[in-house]
Amino acid sequence: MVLKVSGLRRAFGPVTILDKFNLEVREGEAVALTGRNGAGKSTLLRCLVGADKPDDGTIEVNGTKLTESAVEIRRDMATVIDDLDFFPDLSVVEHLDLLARAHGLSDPEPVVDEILHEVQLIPQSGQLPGTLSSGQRRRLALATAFVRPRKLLILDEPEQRLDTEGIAWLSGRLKEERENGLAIVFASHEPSLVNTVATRILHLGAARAGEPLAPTRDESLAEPSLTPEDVVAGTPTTAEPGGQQPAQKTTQKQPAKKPRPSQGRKPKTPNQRSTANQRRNR
Ligand SMILES: Nc1ncnc2c1ncn2[C@@H]1O[C@H](COP(=O)(O)OP(=O)(O)OP(=O)(O)O)[C@@H](O)[C@H]1O
Repeated sequence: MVLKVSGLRRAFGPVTILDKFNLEVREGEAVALTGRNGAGKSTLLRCLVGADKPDDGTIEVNGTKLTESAVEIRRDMATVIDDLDFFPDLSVVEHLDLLARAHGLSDPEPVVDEILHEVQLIPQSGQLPGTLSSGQRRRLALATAFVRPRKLLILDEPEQRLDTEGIAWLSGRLKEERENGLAIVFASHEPSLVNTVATRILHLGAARAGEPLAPTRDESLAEPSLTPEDVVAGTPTTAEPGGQQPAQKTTQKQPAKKPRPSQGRKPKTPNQRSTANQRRNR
């Protein structure tokens, strides 16, 4: 079990957002959190990554209880909760290099160059985050999750500000990560992303002031094959929980089964050369 949440409770004043909330996520499972604005998706994710403190309950990652000092958890958990947390003085490529090195990659450059190519930020690799467009900042935030080892990936509306092509890329990338054994929990309002990536959908419904907490609906999918209409309407599907078998355990990105845009670049493209030059000029 990669993630185990037991009896989680979080209330703000008189409004209970989560109560007696349980969740188990195994390797190779992708759980999509859906529900209306204010349903509690971000609150749950913030608790999972340690950015918010639940009023009650426990969160375990690979058997280790989440505490502020749980280094093992930070090592295993990649997160994209928002895209505002960048060092203003570090360039795009420097951010990714730093993160990869901090997580133990001795030679991060090939990994960093590949993900830069994948998120189409090679032309911007020498820019500071403040000079990126909002969609490019989101792409950088997503790239930070893919340059480091990971067993659990937590994402809050990762589709935000991505263009259509970006959402298609993200859907494919997350599906591939899930098939390679990564456990994923993500909140999304994008049916195509949920449809492609999720093996389970948790439809949250927090209480409004003075109303009882709405039940959480858990829909497990044998194959993530809902139509967008199903996802929006929350149509129940058939499979048992855990029906999706993990292909293999992975802590780092495995070689892709299908060619990615960044593969087969030979020799170095002008864009790659510009990345290398930007590295040299730093
Ligand atoms: N620090 C806080 N203090 C008071 N209320 C809060 C706080 N954080 C969140 N809330 C409330 O908790 C509820 C759940 O918010 P949350 O951000 O988790 O919703 P969400 O499902 O992620 O919504 P959205 O789809 O709009 O992103 C909202 O009513 C919000 O106003």
